[in-house]
Amino acid sequence: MKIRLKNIGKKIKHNIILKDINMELESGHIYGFVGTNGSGKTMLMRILTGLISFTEGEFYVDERSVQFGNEIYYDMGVIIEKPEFFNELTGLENLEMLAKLKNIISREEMIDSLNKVGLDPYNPKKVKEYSLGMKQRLGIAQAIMENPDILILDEVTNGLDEEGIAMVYEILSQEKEKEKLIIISSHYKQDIESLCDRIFLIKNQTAQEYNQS
Ligand SMILES: Nc1ncnc2c1ncn2[C@@H]1O[C@H](COP(=O)(O)OP(=O)(O)OP(=O)(O)O)[C@@H](O)[C@H]1O
Repeated sequence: MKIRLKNIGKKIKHNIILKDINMELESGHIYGFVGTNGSGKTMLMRILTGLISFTEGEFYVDERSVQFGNEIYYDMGVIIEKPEFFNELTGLENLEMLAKLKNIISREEMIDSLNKVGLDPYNPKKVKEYSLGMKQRLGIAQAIMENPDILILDEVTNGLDEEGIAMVYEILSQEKEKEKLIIISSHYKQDIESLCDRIFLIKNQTAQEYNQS
């Protein structure tokens, strides 16, 4: 799968939030968006999910031109900003609730994805008692459990300790091997650079490929 953005822009009222975004993103790669607070990383990710409209430019999935509102662009697993859960339920119960929307995976697959992110599937704790890092792990379990083609993970290392960051690296490397298209963001280039095939710096409302030299 290939996503191509051509001069994509986003205006809200008269404010230019993003402009002239040009990029090509392909399966089997990990792409990183890096930028300071308010630079537009999350907005660009929302546009890529198809959950908000773009106001300028062209958006292609493979060679198909897509228009906001007409269709779901692709099969995806998403964390935008911080993952939201049902606080009164356990981790596994949360996954069971979310899985009901599509009803395409078994309880065993949910248990597998919790094990993958290092959470005990049978932990009786409710999510309201989870640490930030545990919630982030549960968010990743939710994003990967249905084996989507694309992962869009905003600030994926946020709240994770060293072990947690190593877990993210390992899981995303495995997903990349499975030919997934993966997009992650971070405030800090150093948090994600060794994981990413390409990094875009989001600055001055636009995206520039980060030059290694
Ligand atoms: N609904 C909205 N109306 C107007 N402006 C908005 C709206 N949502 C976001 N913005 C603006 O768009 C810009 C980009 O926001 P965005 O959340 O994408 O930044 P970010 O790079 O993800 O930042 P952070 O790292 O702080 O999460 C900001 O200047 C923000 O103020």
